[in-house]
Amino acid sequence: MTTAHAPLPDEVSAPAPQEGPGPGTAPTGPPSEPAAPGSPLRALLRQARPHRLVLTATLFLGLGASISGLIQPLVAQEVLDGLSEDRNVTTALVLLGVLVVAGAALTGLQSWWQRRTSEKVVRTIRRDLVFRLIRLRVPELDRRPPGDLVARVTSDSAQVQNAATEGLVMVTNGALTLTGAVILMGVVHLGLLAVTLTVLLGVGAVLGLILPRIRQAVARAQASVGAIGAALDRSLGAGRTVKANGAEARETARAEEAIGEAYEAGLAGAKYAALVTVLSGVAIQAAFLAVLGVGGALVASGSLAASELIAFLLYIFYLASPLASLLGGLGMLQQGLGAIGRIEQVRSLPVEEDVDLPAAQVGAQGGSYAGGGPTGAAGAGSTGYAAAGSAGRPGAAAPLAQPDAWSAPPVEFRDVRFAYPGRAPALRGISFTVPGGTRTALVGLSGAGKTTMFALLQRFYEPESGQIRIDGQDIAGLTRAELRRRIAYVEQESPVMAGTIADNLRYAATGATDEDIAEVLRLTRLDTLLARLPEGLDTEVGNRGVTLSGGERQRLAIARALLRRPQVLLLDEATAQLDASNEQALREAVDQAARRCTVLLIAHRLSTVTDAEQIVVLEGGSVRAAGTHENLVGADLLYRELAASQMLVPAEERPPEEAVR
Ligand SMILES: Nc1ncnc2c1ncn2[C@@H]1O[C@H](COP(=O)(O)OP(=O)(O)OP(=O)(O)O)[C@@H](O)[C@H]1O
Repeated sequence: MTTAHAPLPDEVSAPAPQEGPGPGTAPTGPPSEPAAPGSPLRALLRQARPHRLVLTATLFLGLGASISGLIQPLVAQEVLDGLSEDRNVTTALVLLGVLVVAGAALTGLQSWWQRRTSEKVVRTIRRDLVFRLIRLRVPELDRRPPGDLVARVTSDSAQVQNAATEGLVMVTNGALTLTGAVILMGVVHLGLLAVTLTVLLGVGAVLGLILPRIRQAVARAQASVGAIGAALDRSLGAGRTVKANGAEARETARAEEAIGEAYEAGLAGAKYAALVTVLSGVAIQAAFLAVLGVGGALVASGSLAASELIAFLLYIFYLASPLASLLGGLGMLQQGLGAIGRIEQVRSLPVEEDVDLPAAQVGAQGGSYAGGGPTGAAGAGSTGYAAAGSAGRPGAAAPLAQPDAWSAPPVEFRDVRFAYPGRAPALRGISFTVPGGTRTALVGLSGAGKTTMFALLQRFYEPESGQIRIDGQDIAGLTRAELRRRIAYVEQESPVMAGTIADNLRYAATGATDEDIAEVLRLTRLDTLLARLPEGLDTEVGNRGVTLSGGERQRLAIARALLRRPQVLLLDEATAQLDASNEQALREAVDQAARRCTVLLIAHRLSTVTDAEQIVVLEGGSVRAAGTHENLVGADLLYRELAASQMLVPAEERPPEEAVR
């Protein structure tokens, strides 16, 4: 399979239209790009909206703490005066104590609530993103580096966390206090207020140029963090290939480039943030000097009382703290805005709406995933083994030891056409039927379209035209959850996951009994392997099952598949040569599976499928021939050549050209 990772477009926030489960609703063209950019600020406010009451409360708690702090010096003065004048200061002392404790309590409460809310914000964002990423449509997954997607969950969300809480509170607090101060200054002297506002607006205009740059720098830094993740993901995911090719230096350089870019962007952001701090101080100083100059002249001319000028100048210094809060908050908001765009891009990608939801997430739908969250198309827990019967898997309750109790429907491809986005057609009108309860092998040269057919059967992609039917029913009419419950898929590469053998077996059948497990191990001839392992089922298989042989991995994956009681088993056979005993064991495992369900097998080693009921020979996305091994050896040149290259027939006995369809 070929994949090309594409960067996400710069900024998007509107959710893309969701596809429905029914026929004809899924897009068939290139993977849909996110919708047009929306307002990042609106997206940020959406994160804060559920917490608006708590955030307002923290605002008032902060104000309360400030007021208590402002009163303390007055009460302290009262205590000192009382002591020097030999008065009773008990009340003043008690009041001072209450103010100190109340101030500390209010500050503590405000900080705790604010932090708790920011943790909740980040939790909601991460849950929502994880939920979506896990359900992202396969064409989207094909195009995007996982490391970058991971960075959006881990790193971008953290950038938004403070902006949506503390940043908003600081901006509101600063703006409210500033407005109050400006009104009071207007009461003292309108002319001096005009001077002050002129200076502040001048500084504000410069700030207006700087603040968006903070946002751009953060967006750039976050994109670089994503690129670091993508580079590492690539290097670590292919760790053995990197080492075997001595490519450590090249892979390090690739990550270092992104690290350098993140550093540069971080520095740019820090530079602009420092400028904002400087400007906030400059604004106050400049306003002070301007008011001193103009006010001094007015005092000299006798049109302003000196006490008015002093009062006004005191107000200017009083502006410093709310101004710093406003600017600090705006800086934080810009940081959040720089990151929320990348989060919204992921939120706008199309997901599979019709797959099962974990129970916890179904419960959380009402709150956490508001604003384009899951629709709950499928029921909770239906991936669990215990719930399998009720989840509509007809063979779910069938005893493993009784093949006849299973359901093995026919599978039919009817003139199926499909092209990957921007590529020549991969399937050019595929038609054939797999009779129920039989083995059909797909063979052909590399790139013929075999894996693509499996992908379409599971609705990872939708055909451009034609139908795939299971038991006479077009699979486009089934939800993906329903469809995938009927099918088990054993991948060619890494069909086993890190964890123990038991974890792997129970992966999709959490309630499987010990008897069931013993039975599938016997059917796949893994019982002899288990008997040799000191830790038995608790043996760790390592990353992607690396401690098992290729044949053992495939058989373990078949055992896991059988535990799910599928109606259709898709087996993408590993290309690696197996030793005779492993090959025999794999054949037996497939035979056992075929007694219980319909088996489609991508075969690279024809020796494993010579006794299949049907072999379909594919070439360039079309069916070239179909029949049994014996038929095809006599009738199809390509098949015969394949068989000859694997020493299944003598090379010199070539079939007549005209026999080839
Ligand atoms: N995700 C993808 N995006 C774009 N093109 C793809 C993708 N996967 C496969 N292709 C292309 O589609 C064609 C069919 O590929 P497919 O993997 O189905 O072949 P195959 O018969 O399974 O090959 P192999 O035996 O080597 O696994 C090839 O030309 C391949 O390059």
